[in-house]
Amino acid sequence: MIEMQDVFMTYPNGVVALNGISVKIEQGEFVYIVGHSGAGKSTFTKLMFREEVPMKGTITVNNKDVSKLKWKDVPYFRRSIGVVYQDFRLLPKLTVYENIAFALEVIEESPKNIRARVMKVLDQVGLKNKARFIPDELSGGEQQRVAIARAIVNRPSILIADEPTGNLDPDTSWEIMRILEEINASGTTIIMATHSKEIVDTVRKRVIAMEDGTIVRDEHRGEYGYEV
Ligand SMILES: Nc1ncnc2c1ncn2[C@@H]1O[C@H](COP(=O)(O)OP(=O)(O)OP(=O)(O)O)[C@@H](O)[C@H]1O
Repeated sequence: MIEMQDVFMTYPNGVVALNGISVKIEQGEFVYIVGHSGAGKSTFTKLMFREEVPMKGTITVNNKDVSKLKWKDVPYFRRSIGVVYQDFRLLPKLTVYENIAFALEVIEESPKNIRARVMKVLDQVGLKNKARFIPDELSGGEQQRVAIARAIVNRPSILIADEPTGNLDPDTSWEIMRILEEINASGTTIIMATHSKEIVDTVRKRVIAMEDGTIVRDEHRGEYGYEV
């Protein structure tokens, strides 16, 4: 579960990105975060995996007070949260297999377990046959599928996707949505910031709308609600 109470976040340059956020997201939910550029969507998600720390307020993720985590405990905490970005962020010189295995090697898995787990997530995203490719040899949609595989290989309870379809054409975007829905069906919470009215209005889920650093709407099976 994720819970925020009265969260305020100001960047060092004085920009107030979040202006009093309170919200509760239960385990297994699928939540879209929508709103205009600069509304605070990315900042909202960054607080959940301790990429940023709030000035004020409390953030509890899986019963841990995230702001109070010691630095040495942050890497362990982050294993419970997978993150996917619009621009994929794969390591360009490593193969698909290595990009995913890297996330596991960090936690000292045995080579046999690494192989089994990497191949399992590659199968989940339909890319078993591309294990030896490097990112440049893949389409954008395939690169995003690798990024998703990497994000879920540690079996996180939460997957944060910050505009995961922002760089993809409509057909490829639907493929990514199908994969995210499958991951959600297995119990993983999905938090997806998006500008896609088409996706939000078609694949109906909870919608949290943000404006100027506050939540202005929170609806189950909601609509995108903005003109595009
Ligand atoms: N690292 C930073 N330093 C200073 N200001 C920042 C930083 N990151 C974001 N901001 C500012 O904080 C506000 C919220 O930004 P944020 O990235 O959370 O919005 P967003 O809703 O995700 O926007 P977009 O849809 O364009 O990704 C904006 O005014 C932005 O300029």
